[in-house]
Amino acid sequence: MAKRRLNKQQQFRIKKVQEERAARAARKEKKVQEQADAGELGPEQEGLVIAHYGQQLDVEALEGELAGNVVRCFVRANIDSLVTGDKVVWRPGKNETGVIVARGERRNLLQRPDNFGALKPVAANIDHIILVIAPEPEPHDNLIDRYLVASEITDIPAVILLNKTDLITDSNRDSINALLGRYEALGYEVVRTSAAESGDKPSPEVEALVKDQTSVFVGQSGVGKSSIIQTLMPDEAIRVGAVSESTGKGIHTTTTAKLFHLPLGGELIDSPGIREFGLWHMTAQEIEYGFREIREVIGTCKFRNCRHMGDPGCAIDRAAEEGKISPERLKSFHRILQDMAEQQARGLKLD
Ligand SMILES: Nc1nc2c(ncn2[C@@H]2O[C@H](COP(=O)(O)OP(=O)(O)OP(=O)(O)O)[C@@H](O)[C@H]2O)c(=O)[nH]1
Ligand SMILES: [Zn+2]
Repeated sequence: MAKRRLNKQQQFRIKKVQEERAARAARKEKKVQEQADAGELGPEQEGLVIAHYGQQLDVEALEGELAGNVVRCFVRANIDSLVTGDKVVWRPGKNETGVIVARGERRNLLQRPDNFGALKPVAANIDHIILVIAPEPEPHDNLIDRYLVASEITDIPAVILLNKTDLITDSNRDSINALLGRYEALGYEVVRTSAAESGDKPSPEVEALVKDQTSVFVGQSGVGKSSIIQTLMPDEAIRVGAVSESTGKGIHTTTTAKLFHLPLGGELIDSPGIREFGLWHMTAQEIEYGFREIREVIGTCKFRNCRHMGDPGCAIDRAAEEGKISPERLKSFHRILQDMAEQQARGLKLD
């Protein structure tokens, strides 16, 4: 996307808004810090990070008289980065503020690349990644496999959700069944649904999938993620994630991951960025590990420095010949390895 040039006056106004916002945050932080110093903070208690804005976080109180309330919290300096979904210990201050004093153990951590390609943590403690695909736009093995590799590396189980079953016809049925069958054979759970046919309430199969779980939806643009999420949270304007939290005018886009409680039970963590989770640079070792059936034969190639790209004595090729790796997955594996090698070569040239 081309950057829109701002004129001097617009730049000035934006800078001013940012300065005011920073000053306001600093004043609040100072106040709550003073309360902390004076021993005026409330008791330590458990909370859940439901959104993250730079130095400040929204924490939902999980116990005590504040349970269910959301409090804007500051972080004690000695805690490393917190993300949406983190369990924390916090202490309430006055005026609906609080201080986070400790972070709970994380079960897992979802990361995504920032604009410079460095991995940034975005959300924690996720039960499963729901990888949405559809007959339209046509699914690419390659993209599905990249998401699955990311799920394997981060140790967050992935479920494949085929949406738009209403678009299945005689001409695409066989290929879709074959594709889903390949993933089922690998042990991935596959669920089928149609957001279009479920109206404004969730379909029973999606309900069963997300109920009492912490879910993240990912997948290619246009497969129907928003449509499905809409059925789960009809009252929530989730598409409006890109509105500034302080001005409400959408000048400064916030893309923070947010945690939503689903009316039917369970949580959803969503942000525009999360949906692109997994599309980062991966090492050859991560890719090998991320293909379940390939992981099994790693280390058994004839040559220790085998590149698995048709090298003589490659155990992966042998496993494919024996039918233990499907031709589609092998092709996808090679393709991802190659893409990463090219990406790396380009990166090296830039340095
Ligand atoms: N036929 C059919 N169309 C659907 C279904 N679910 C969603 N759509 C349509 O598919 C298009 C894309 O849906 P979205 O929900 O915006 O898809 P998305 O995955 O959120 O896309 P991005 O916001 O670009 O990431 C819209 O025109 C929807 O109306 C379905 O089950 N059947
Ligand atoms: Zn090999």
